[in-house]
Amino acid sequence: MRRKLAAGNWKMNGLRADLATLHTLAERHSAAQVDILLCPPATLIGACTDLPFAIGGQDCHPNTSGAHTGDISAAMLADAGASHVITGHSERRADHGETDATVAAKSQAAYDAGLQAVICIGETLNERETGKTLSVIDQQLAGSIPDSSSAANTIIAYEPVWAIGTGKVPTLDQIGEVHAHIRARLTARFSDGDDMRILYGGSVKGSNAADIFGVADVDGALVGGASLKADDFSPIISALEASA
Ligand SMILES: O=C[C@H](O)COP(=O)(O)O
Repeated sequence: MRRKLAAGNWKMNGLRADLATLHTLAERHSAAQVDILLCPPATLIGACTDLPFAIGGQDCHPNTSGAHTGDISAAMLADAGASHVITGHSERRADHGETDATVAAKSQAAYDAGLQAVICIGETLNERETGKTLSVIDQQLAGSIPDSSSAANTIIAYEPVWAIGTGKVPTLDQIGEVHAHIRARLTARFSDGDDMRILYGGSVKGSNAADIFGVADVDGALVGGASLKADDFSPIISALEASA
């Protein structure tokens, strides 16, 4: 049985004053019947460890240490109190030229540091419109997910690039098609692939969360903008609980 997961990715947002949001969420959802993961900017990880949620980083370097100014290793995230790290987010792939091989190396670094990796995949609008969605997903799954992955250390996040921060959401049939495809690939490759959680991400809101969570093989959401305010994230968590 896969436990549902509501994950919030704050991206490059959040100052110490914004931690009040997380304390409000903690008051409302400390006894949640689903897992909750929050990925604040690295500067706030240490200030989040007293919260009743899992805490994650948003990226890590593939190496354990060294001359990489401005980068953060997986071991540093773990040392700061994180249990998870997002790898391969499309914003990292686009802004920093991260390839599937880079994402796989970062995910392996996460495992080696004892972190769970939330590995992101998803097609661009052009790829969707030219009928390449499933082949792009296949390529990203094959290239971004290390052979050492398991349900214990890996969560997949399907995030259509064109749905991120745009208010555009695939149809429920489109989400279901891709999640079923990912599930089939995971079960074919990993002995516990049926236990790996697959999150949907891209313009999830309180108003569409219940419908999305009703789709087969959607085990939760990776939420960006709507995770920044308690009043926006809270209904998503509640919808996930209702679907569990
Ligand atoms: O990591 C989160 C995703 O990029 C989704 O972001 P969004 O909910 O703002 O569309």
